[in-house]
Amino acid sequence: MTDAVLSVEGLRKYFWERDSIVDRLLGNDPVAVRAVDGLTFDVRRGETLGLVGESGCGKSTTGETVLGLQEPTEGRVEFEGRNVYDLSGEALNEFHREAQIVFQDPFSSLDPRKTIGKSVQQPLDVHDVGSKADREARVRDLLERVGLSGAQYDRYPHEFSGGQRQRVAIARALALEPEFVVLDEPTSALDVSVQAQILNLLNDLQDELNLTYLLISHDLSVIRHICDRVAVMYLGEIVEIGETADLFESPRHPYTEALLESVPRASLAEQDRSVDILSGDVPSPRNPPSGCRFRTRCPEVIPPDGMAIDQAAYREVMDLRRVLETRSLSVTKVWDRAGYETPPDRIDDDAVEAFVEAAFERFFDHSVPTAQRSSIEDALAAVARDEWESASLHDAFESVCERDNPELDSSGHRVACHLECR
Ligand SMILES: Nc1ncnc2c1ncn2[C@@H]1O[C@H](COP(=O)(O)OP(=O)(O)OP(=O)(O)O)[C@@H](O)[C@H]1O
Repeated sequence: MTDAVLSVEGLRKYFWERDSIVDRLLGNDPVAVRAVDGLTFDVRRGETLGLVGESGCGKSTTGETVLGLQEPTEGRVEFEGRNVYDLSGEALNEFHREAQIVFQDPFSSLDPRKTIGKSVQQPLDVHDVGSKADREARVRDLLERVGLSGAQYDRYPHEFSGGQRQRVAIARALALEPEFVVLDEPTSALDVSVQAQILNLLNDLQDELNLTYLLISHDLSVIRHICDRVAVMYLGEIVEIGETADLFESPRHPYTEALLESVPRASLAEQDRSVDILSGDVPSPRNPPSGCRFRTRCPEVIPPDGMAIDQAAYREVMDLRRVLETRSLSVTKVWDRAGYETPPDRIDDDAVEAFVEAAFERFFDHSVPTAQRSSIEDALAAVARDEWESASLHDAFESVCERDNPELDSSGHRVACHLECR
């Protein structure tokens, strides 16, 4: 069994939003923003676990909720075997000493009116550690450890560069000798030339002080540089987790593959690849897709059993389905393309045929097998006759990816994808 410093189980964090004054007046129910939606993972003693994903997928909320800086909606977080959300009094104080965070922006995380020595010392003052002289000596030592000088104790933040300020923020996070540190995009606000220095410093401090890190980053090169394991997040869920080398060399989830493909390549040959990466917008966490949340952008959605349709054509069917289900097909434009006034006075068989053909051409560049083509034509004909309730393609084309939300499978390098369970 692995030795976990932090064990997260079924963690959810929803923010409740009531959109407008009108919503309030009408008494509309608040809408849940499902920022973190059922995470289960461990952070093992002495490791750096990376949390990676596109902006808005819930990384920072995860980091803040495991530290108790945000109240969880549901779930457990055990630190050294005790549920963090049950702690109070001295036990809670101890957790606050043992678990710290370094934020992205060293410009706003330091008080401009305080000397850097006082900023680093503040947690020691709050927790009443040692005598005043002890505290000051400890701060000078910390400044040296993070590559600054004890003599800089009385200097102010504005006298330092971004990289130096991040060193100060790291010294402050380490002041209480924590065991576990959340690093939330610790190098994103820094010049590229300084990023590697800060990452190396974090690596060295981890070895010297036996620290365990949860590193949050959207930058795969940072993750690859420093993490032992990586968890990939998409819309509030972990879709893949594994050893860094395994995950980078053999990604198993189509989202991870797409993320890795989206990293700019150094070699010209590789820059020429024409890969359609991460097309489409990230859906809203207020209304995430049913089933697998990545399915609306996934290049490998699974067609119904026994349907021999290629992926590009199936993706086009899914796009048409969405338009029909939301009744957002621009009927006027289709009639126009079909050469009719909008809408025509008399919708006879010829008009319907022309509408179906025009709509089909608009939605499909790829060849659709005959059987499926005929269900699509029936649905489009229903739209031409304004019989939207008969225009659903749901039953004919429903994918397992929209029906069931895949769970992470059970062993080492884990993935949540229906393709992997087949
Ligand atoms: N206080 C809040 N109230 C409402 N929604 C919030 C709040 N904080 C975060 N969110 C929403 O929760 C989702 C996750 O946000 P979060 O900041 O955790 O993502 P992230 O992956 O860290 O993104 P980024 O890299 O851009 O910081 C987003 O849709 C965000 O808009």
